[in-house]
Amino acid sequence: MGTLSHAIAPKLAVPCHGLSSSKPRILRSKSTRTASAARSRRVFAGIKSQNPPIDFSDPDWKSKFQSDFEKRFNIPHITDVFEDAQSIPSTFCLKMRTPVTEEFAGGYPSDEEWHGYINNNDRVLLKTIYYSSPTSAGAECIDPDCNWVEQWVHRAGPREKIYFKPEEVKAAIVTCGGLCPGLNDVIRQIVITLEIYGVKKIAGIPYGYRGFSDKDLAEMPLTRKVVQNVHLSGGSLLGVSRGGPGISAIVDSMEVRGINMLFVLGGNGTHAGANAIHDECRRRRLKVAVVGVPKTIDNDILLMDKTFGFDTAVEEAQRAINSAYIEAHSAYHGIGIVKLMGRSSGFIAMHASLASGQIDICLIPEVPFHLHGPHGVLRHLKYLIETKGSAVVCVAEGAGQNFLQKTNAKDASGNIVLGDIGVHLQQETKKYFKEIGIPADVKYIDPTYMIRACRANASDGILCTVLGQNAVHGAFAGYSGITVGICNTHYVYLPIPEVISYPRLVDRNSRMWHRCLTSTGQPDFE
Ligand SMILES: Nc1ncnc2c1ncn2[C@@H]1O[C@H](COP(=O)(O)OP(=O)(O)O)[C@@H](O)[C@H]1O
Ligand SMILES: O=P(O)(O)OC[C@H]1O[C@](O)(COP(=O)(O)O)[C@@H](O)[C@@H]1O
Ligand SMILES: [Mg+2]
Repeated sequence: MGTLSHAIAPKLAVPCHGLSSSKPRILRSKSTRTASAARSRRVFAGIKSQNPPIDFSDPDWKSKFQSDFEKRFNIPHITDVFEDAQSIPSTFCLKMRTPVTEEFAGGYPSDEEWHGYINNNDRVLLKTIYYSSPTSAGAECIDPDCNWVEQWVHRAGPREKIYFKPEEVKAAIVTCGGLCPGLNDVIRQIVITLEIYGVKKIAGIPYGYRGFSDKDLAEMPLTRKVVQNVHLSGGSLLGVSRGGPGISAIVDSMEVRGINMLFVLGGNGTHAGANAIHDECRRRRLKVAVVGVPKTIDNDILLMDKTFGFDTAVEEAQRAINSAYIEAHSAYHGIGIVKLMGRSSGFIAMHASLASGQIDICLIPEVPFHLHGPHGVLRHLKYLIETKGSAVVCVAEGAGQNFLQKTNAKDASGNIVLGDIGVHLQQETKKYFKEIGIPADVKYIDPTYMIRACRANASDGILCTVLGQNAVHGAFAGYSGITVGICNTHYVYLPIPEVISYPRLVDRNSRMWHRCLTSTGQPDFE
């Protein structure tokens, strides 16, 4: 087992391949995690930042950690508030018959021997790697010795008992934030699954949370027939928006409409809203299930393998990168710059760079860089032009914001409006090559909205299908204030606060970022 001394070993004067010295990731309190944002090269800060602090000299620290973890990842249930809520046998049966046949005219039989239900006590292992030392690449440690601690989360899927009678359900679906490939696929699966449970009243709320308050926006009745082919195009059948009414107004509107199941598709902001709606429903003692489906092209939701739309975005980004490559490669001293989405997380840029194999420099928000100077990006571009004759740069939109003027402008949801790092990079590159008297043909591509508007690819289509179905199973099982996700290829329910406490970031010490650096061959630009 490693010790603390491993972690505080001094950094090499010239780190190999531009990688920072290996350091363990100790689970930190929210404030510390946010502040660090995994960006700095801090030396291991020790364990005092744990909240509440863990006393590792206590022989029972591990079981205490685990019981605390179990509490944190407990998923809120309707019986927490309505203790005498009665369950009924599920109306979701996997051995279906055509309902019109006479013997099943009154519904499906409930005495089938096998139903394929999930047991409420089924769990999925959240972390699957045993790091034998805190210095192992990408190690996530709880204690300085990086002991193995099992962390289990709730398995998603249909339950044998349900807490809503389908005929009493009015379900609503809302899509918030920016677009993302797969929104229509998720809407479609939610509707189809609700109908299989026997729900007749399903409403689409138009244009995000705004649709709850704007009197001019009528809810859209949804049926299997309406959604049958919606997944064949991108966007959202219901429309999206940022900003909108406050939580109290949303819950007022839900009460007026009689909504008792709400499916919320959106990112960090949307989920913060969904959790607040769940809390408000509990405060008002409303028997409502609020279930989120994480939608973020940026892939910045914690704990999940990936969010839907991300794969499609990476695939689509290849087209832009390939165009930039062709342009750069065909020009005399050509330089292609592609800006990809990623407000605070560089996952799309990193994965697209890895997938394309055509990127020489990948710049992400999590890894600071210099533009100028002997170790800057521009000096490396000069080297690439001299040695290869062309170069392609992939930059995430949130990278290098320190080079741009801050406007303090915010969008309707309160997100900071970023400066355009792609344009800045293009201008600085042109200026630099002019100054050093070397011709350079710089081309800039920003494919953001072309990527976001795509329909989901096959892999995302499957992910959306499973997430949509599981969202409905979760609601019928009586859970609320939860979201659905994929962890280590298994589907899980997670309490909303745990996945949005801060945006998920690329770990610069992870194997994936190291692989990206190996692939691009770029040096350390700090
Ligand atoms: N902290 C919050 N609490 C409640 N609602 C929020 C919060 N942050 C954002 N929202 C709402 O969630 C919706 C989507 O947020 P936004 O940040 O634009 O997209 P995303 O959900 O993709 O992060 C908006 O209608 C916004 O008003
Ligand atoms: O132009 P818009 O609609 O504000 O969207 C821009 C933002 O949308 C995103 O693609 C995704 O953002 P959300 O997850 O908040 O929808 C970001 O990468 C980008 O900053
Ligand atoms: Mg957001």
